[in-house]
Amino acid sequence: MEGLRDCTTSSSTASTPTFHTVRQARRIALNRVFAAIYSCAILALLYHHALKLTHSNSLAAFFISLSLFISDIFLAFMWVTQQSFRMTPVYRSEFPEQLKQVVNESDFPALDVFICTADPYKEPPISVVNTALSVMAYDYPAEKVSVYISDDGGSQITLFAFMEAAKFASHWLPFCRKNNIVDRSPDAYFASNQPRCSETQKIKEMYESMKVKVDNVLERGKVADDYITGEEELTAFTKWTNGFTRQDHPAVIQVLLDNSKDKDISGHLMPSLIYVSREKSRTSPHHFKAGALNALLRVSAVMTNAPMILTLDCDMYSNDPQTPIRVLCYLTDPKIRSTLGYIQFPQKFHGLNENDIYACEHKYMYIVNPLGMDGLSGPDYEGSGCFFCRRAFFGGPSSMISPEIPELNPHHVVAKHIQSQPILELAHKVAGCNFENSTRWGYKIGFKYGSLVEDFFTGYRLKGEGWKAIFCNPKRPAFLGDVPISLVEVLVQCKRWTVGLIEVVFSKYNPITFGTKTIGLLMGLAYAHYSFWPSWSIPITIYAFIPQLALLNGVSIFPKVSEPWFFLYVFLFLGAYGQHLLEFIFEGGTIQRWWNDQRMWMIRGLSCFLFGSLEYFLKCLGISTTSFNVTNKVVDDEQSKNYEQGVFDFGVPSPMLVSLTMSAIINLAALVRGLTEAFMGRKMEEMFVQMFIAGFVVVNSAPIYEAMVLRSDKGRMPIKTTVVSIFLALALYVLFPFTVRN
Ligand SMILES: O=c1ccn([C@@H]2O[C@H](COP(=O)(O)OP(=O)(O)O[C@H]3O[C@H](CO)[C@@H](O)[C@H](O)[C@H]3O)[C@@H](O)[C@H]2O)c(=O)[nH]1
Ligand SMILES: [Mn+2]
Repeated sequence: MEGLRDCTTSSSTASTPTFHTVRQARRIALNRVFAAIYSCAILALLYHHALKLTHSNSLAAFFISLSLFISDIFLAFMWVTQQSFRMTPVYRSEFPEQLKQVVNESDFPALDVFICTADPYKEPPISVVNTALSVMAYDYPAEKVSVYISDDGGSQITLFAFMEAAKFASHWLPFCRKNNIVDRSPDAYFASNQPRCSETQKIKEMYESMKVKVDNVLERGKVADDYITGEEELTAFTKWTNGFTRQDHPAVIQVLLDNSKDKDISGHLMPSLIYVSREKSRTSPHHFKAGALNALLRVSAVMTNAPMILTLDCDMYSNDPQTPIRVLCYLTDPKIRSTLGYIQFPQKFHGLNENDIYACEHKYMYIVNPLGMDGLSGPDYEGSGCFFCRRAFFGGPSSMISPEIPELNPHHVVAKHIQSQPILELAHKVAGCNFENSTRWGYKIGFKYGSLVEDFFTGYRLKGEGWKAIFCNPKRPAFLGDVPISLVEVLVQCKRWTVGLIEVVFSKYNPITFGTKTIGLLMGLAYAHYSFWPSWSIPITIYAFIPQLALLNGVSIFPKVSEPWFFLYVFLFLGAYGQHLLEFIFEGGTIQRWWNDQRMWMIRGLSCFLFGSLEYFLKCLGISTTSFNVTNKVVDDEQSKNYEQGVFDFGVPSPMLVSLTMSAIINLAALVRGLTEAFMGRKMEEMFVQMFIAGFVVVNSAPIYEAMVLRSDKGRMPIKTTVVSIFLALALYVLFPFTVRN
């Protein structure tokens, strides 16, 4: 069955009907015309800057003009790279129902699912269990599905939770099948369905009792003896000896369900469920999530070696049991499958508040931009909700790289049983922390090392090797995940992304130098747009302080309202914001969400982009180290109340809040000063642009003023942050006149 090993079904031949269609977006022509006009406007602006620079009559004026020029160069660069997404966006549809009529179930390729978790106290095991159950309950032949849990937390609590999950699955899977349930994550199902019959009531009670047990164990921090029922379970926990810590421990691999023999209560086979905690040692690097995924790639190769792999974050449960069949609509297509590396579903989230105050939906990053890349050679890899062909991890489509042992080869057929001694032994060996030493894992094979955004980097490198990808965005979201619900948490997550992206910029794979050459100009620019994301901080920070400090000192730095150059600024501003608004609404957004999205863009520019860049440079100097701080998925009651009501949570002191608050203060002061002068009768024609910018920032900063002055709850601005920011803002104000005068 060579076809099956290549991630395709054996019945698909050249004459197979296709089960998907694609159409180009109607706005393409308009996008292109607008891009041409806007480019001319940008050139005019740069010319205007050049004039100003050459005509500046003092050093201070020169430096102000220079800073605005630099800002606009960065804005222009980001604008140009963004056009790559606007040149050929496409929309796809799939027809899984038709596929099921044509392709035999027995011809479906096998599927290995990888779920990563890293810390039971930040990622509640019960929610990881929900994710696993939701995919185990896929409408897909159970004997072809294996679910691997990677536990980087090395926690017996997580293992215990999955032992319980395995038992509960034997009730849950037939329950879903029999009642044709669509929400196959128990939490999601019980949140939206009240039990109306005794069967549902019973299964709900069973779920609740499992949840209580798991939460109990979590609270106690260890598995009490009375919770361990069988001999096999007891043996599994003996691995947690006294010397066992999360940074230092042997590999633990436990087969909890085996799809060749374990049956549910109705007699159907169940998918395999395998717990894997790779070996860790303080002396060898473990490469965070990429390392975890590579360990799973190897362990799964040894045990099941399915040609199709789904990667999921622990909080991303399946929201549609038909998803793998939808994926087959592409994988069975002989026209595309030879170079198809992966199929990405957008990251979508449950529990966003109505107006998505922290813009965690990331509509551009997760939907608008991937649609644009899909018209080129495919979306980036988003880290979760992505189906890979296993073969893609072993070199380009026409240049296969063989792994060091034949059992890891994507074409290798596993002949032995997953619980047999030789298989388990080999699985432990390939999960060892020294296995990768002097191999090509992480560089040529598997998920790629070298960036904290291993997802972005891996997808990008696969493209460079010649793989293509598809963006699959069905109406009913295929997966739903959690979002962070406090501002600092959001900023910390984004700071990690910033560091990861800058790592890509300064690597030899820089998308401008390496990317445009290997994957084409537009794809290279698209990847550049992502990886240069942190550079937004340069123009945003300059625009947040320089015009306002100049206004406070009565210095005009933009064209007067009556000058023609003023209209250029109006056009550039309205053009960029207007197009952003239209695209946002067009992809199903609301005006309020758009407003919050642009506000978060400014906030990120002043905080995480800035501090992430700083962290990266400190790391280069060897002053600090960076690591993957897992996003907290545990919800505090007051926090979630604030979040639901759309109230910002500043809560924890962080330097990132200081720069933000400083900008809010300076802008307010500048606006007040400007307005006062206007009321006193001074003509403000030459100050209008500065006053407008200050006013715009002030309106955007409303939640900050409120949190500083009016609130007394836990989510208010920490007093320390307020005091330090006021002090620093004053210092900036006092120092600035010197630079202006000199
Ligand atoms: O050492 C680690 C660190 C993290 N993880 C797992 O990685 C996933 C993502 O971590 P999370 O803290 O949720 O990060 P996010 O910023 O929310 O994740 C986004 O960004 C990451 C890259 O920074 C990608 O890996 C994710 O897929 C993408 O959803 C989680 O399942 C973690 O358990 C590990 O397995 N090992
Ligand atoms: Mn996450």
